[in-house]
Amino acid sequence: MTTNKESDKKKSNNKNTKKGKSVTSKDSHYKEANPDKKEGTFWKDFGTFLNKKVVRGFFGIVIMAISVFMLISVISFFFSGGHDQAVVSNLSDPSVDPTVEPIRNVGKALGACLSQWLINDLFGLGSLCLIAFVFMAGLDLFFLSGKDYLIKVLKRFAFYGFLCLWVSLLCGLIVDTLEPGSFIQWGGQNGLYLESWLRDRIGYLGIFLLLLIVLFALFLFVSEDNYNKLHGWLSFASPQKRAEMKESRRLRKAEKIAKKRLEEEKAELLDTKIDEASQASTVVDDKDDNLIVQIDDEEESFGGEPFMEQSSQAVQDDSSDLTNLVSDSLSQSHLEEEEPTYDTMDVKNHIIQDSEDNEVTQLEGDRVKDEDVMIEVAKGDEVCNDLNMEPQKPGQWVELRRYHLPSLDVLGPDEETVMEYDKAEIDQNKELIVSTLKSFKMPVRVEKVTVGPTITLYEVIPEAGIKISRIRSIEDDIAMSLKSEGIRIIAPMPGKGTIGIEVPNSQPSIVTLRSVLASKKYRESTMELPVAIGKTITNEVFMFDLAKMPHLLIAGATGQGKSVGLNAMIASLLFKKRPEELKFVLVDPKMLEFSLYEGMERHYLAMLPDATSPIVTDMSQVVPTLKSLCVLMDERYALLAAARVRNIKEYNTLFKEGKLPPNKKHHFMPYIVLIVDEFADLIMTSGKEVEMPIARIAQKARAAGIHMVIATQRPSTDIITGIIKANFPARIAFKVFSMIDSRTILDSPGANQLVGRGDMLFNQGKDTIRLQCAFMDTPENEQLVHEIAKQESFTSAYLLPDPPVENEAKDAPTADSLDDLFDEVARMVVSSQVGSTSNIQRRFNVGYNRAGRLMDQLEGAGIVSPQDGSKPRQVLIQDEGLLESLLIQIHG
Ligand SMILES: Nc1ncnc2c1ncn2[C@@H]1O[C@H](COP(=O)(O)OP(=O)(O)OP(=O)(O)O)[C@@H](O)[C@H]1O
Repeated sequence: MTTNKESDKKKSNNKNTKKGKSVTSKDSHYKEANPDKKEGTFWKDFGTFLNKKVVRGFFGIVIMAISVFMLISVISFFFSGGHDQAVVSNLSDPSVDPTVEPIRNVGKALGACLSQWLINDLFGLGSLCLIAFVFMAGLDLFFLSGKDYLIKVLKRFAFYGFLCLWVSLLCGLIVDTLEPGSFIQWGGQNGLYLESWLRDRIGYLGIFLLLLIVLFALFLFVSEDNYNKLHGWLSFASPQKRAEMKESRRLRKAEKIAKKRLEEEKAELLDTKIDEASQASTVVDDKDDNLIVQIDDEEESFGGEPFMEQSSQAVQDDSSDLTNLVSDSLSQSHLEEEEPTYDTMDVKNHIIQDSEDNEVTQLEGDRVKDEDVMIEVAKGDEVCNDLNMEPQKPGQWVELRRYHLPSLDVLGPDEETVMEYDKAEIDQNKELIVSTLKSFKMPVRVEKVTVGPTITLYEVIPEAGIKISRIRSIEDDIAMSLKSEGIRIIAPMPGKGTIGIEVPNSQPSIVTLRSVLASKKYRESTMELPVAIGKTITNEVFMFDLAKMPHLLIAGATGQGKSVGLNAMIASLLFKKRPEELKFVLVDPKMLEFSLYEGMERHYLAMLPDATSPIVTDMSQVVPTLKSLCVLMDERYALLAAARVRNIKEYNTLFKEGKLPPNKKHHFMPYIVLIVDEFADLIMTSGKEVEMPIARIAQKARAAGIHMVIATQRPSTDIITGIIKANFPARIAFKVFSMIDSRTILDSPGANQLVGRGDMLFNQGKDTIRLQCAFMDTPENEQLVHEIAKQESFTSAYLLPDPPVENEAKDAPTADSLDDLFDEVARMVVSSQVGSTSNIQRRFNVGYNRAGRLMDQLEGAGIVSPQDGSKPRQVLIQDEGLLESLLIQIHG
């Protein structure tokens, strides 16, 4: 764009010049009638002439040459000045013949006079600063033009002028006082004068202090960096300042490393390209009989620029040419990388847009260096003011007619959670993101900033040609420069032409469950099993229908918010679903997490008929419970088939409409939600035994309205096995501590970069969404259960069908059916008192199936107890004599 503008400018300049010419040549009358115009045109032309590169270059070199002459003369003056002085001071005297007494200065008469004037008459050694100024002015003229040059020269003049006076005064004060008779006046006439003038007024101490102050001012003047350093030194007590300085040092270091890396990449690429180019060459020769090498068109790019664009053209077969071409292309791409080409704007204001009322507030005087950035503070979803849940029309299916859904009031007062954000923090993060990416040669522009409850999303647009994968690869570096843990890069943002960088807020707001459940989105939802789990990073309520999932797997390290998440899920179902519509089967190996739900046993809990507690805490009850759910599932399938419907929703609709006669065993089917708080414990105690019914329910139970939510702290592959993963398409990951764990749960990294306390990722096969889980504290939870418990209830918990009796005694084996090894195995088991299949396998060198069969026969003969979960079987016969008589009995 800059280039375009420049060319436009040039065009317009050219036009103007052409126009000027045509006026002067064609219209002489006009020329004479407007002498002022003529003069103006002359100066304009003269200015244009002087501004020409060549002219500037020429004068620049002339000025530099003059300064070099002055310097050499002055140096020569220090050695020959004493001798030349007499000649120089009498040059105007015609009786003095300079050929008789030749001038020794290298610059001869001119050099001697000039140095005499510069050193002795003007500023002594300080005049060296003037010479330096002249040289620099020449150098600047070589490189700069117009206004830039003028500003630079003025700045230099101020600096060298002060430095000259300073040196002159110092020399006048020290050297001239110490060495009064020398032919050199080290401070020059002016230095001496200045020194005596100041001495009369402020004394030596004053002069000394003045010298210090001027030196200090000059030091600050040299560069802004010095000022920053000084600022840093002076504000050393401020930790923020120290951190900033440290950060800028770190960035400079990172930049150096990046440069080095880039050099290496460049060298590597250069080698590869040369190889590729020489391989890809084909000989194409036509008219001139010259050997021409045609290089294949390549789409590959380096640093985002189409690499070897020109190389698709035919070039002479000369390897050095090839090398040159490649390096040109590389340096070109690097040059372009270094200089961002997007427009920079002069003075811009931050715009803060309130997304709810669309008011745009401009913060005056708050200038952003290089772009307008929209900061959006999302206010979230519309809220329903009526806290009471909609009264249900009690149909025939409603049994608890006086039961009403709990009001949101049980969740405690809603603190008005106006999201606050720290603009300084946002500005700082923005700058750091831009500078870090720039230090890796990836210039970007921050397009938009969206402030969410716990995360702020910075959307950036990279410079054309930057590979997105490169930005993704420096996630850790960005995290380091922002000194923040949970940085996540979404590249590209789905549906947008930007790259998202999620940065946790230093002061996150808590997303209360009440604020989520009070939203219109939740209140008006018609989902079968609505779960409002939390809010997105743009502060929108995030909901899903558990009935459609149909099962959910949750993982996260300890203390990262799993239990809070499960409670939020249960609560959002309880506020929407009546006891007739929903039952929970709660499995709680930790024994504490779900105990508070015991109060709603007769409303919402389901249990085995002979269970002692409505919450399954005894692991030996888990397998029977799961098997019972399988039986229930089969029963429901039979009812669905009888009603000729495909799923529970259609079935219940028919039932509500009275189209399914209750006397044919039809009844209203509540949804069953099985929640397991620590799945790892289950797998450890029951192994494959739990995996199988879980897999069976997962595969089939959706139509029957049975859904599972299983949570674990240990998302390792031996807990979340292939079977489990395949049957749980919806996953939630709270923070985990390793990328492997994140991959196990989500099939991608990311969960290891979360910040904890309810920060989570939700994945349902497609995109992964970052959410902040809703929070409900224990008193609120207790209040909710109390509100339910005090209402009309069923007479008992919902009773699940009896599980099939699996461990019924095996038939006593007959002598014919016994394995040949039976007697020996029985003796070994009784003598060792270990009833284990693997032990039999090892001792008798038999396969697993045969050992299993032998164990069944031992069980059938009453020698070992039936299997009890993963526990080893008990050996029921302790006495070997008793065993012998049993064996005799069996063999008849
Ligand atoms: N959504 C949230 N918002 C704010 N704080 C939260 C949130 N979730 C969890 N926390 C904080 O983290 C603490 C631990 O949460 P929680 O008990 O749910 O962890 P957990 O993952 O279940 O741990 P464990 O597996 O050891 O039981 C909570 O007591 C609370 O202080």
